[in-house]
Amino acid sequence: MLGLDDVTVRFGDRAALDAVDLTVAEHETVCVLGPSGSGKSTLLRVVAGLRRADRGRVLLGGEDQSGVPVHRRGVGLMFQDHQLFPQRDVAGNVAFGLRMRGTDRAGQRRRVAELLELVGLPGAGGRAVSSLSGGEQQRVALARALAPEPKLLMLDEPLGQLDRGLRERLVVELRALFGRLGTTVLAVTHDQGEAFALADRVVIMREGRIAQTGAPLEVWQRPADAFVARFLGFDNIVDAVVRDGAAATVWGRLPLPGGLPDGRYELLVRPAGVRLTDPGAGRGPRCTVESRTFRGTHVALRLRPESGPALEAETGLRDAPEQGARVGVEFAPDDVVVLGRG
Ligand SMILES: Nc1ncnc2c1ncn2[C@@H]1O[C@H](COP(=O)(O)OP(=O)(O)OP(=O)(O)O)[C@@H](O)[C@H]1O
Repeated sequence: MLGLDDVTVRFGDRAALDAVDLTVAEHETVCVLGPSGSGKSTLLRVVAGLRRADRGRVLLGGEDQSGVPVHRRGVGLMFQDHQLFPQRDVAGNVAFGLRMRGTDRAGQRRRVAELLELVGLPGAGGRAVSSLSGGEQQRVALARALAPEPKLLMLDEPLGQLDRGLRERLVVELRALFGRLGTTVLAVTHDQGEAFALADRVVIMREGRIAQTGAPLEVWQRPADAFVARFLGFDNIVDAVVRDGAAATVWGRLPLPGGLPDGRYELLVRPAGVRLTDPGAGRGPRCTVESRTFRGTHVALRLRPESGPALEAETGLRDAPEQGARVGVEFAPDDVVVLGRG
């Protein structure tokens, strides 16, 4: 459906996109994630035709889009600055793309009602855009982008301003809707949870390049490098010297999944793999509980080991030790991930 082939976009001497190759298959939902300034919006703009590539090609349905203007690309856009038409009411905004396509009035009315229901604004068709909250405007913009059933829908922070409950509900509904409509979606979001819930595949960007792409679970379980791991919120990253299947680190010896040749590596220990024991009992370092944070389904602990940097651990709600408590730790081999050669 969509292909980017060696696409570079420069601003001055800085590349906002640096030789990016990416394909999005028909019916696939791909979410692009990355820190601020990593090139996510530029990627969308170049696909939409709002920005010219300095090098490389954008292909839609196999066709080179150089010189094809925005409105001829057959893509639906919903951008952060979701400019609604202020002089039209909500229904007028949502119906915009349908009018352009020549859908009759009854068809427009039906579709508008359906979409407003979907985005949680049933019956709001007659309201003035200026009377809506920021979040409501965003939902209208989403309905407007969906209305003409574009072959590729591009979303830039689609749920950015909405409160959490609504976002979580919409993510589930959107995923179902995209599946039903067979829409191909390229979305940019800051919100990891949203990306992982919505996407068939996530793309993680770093300084104009793709740092990793893969199914959400795959990326979550196997971050490609320390950058991706830290971006996903993992902090237990440590240098290791591996010899005969055992890894020597500042936290003592870490067990390994097995089969790793001798050498220097960077390892990640997922917090779930840092198991608490009685002080002195675990094979890992003895630690003091520096802080504990309630996270709904578990408690996140920050441990201060006798040597080395802080360690993050997770425990069940009932087993969480008090701040200041002394604990021992054990590392679970299944939660040790090799990030690369150190
Ligand atoms: N019109 C512009 N002129 C100059 N530099 C630009 C322009 N647009 C983007 N940039 C630069 O290109 C880089 C990538 O920007 P881009 O907006 O694509 O990042 P982003 O990942 O979408 O960031 P954010 O998450 O903050 O929206 C940044 O360094 C940005 O400052």
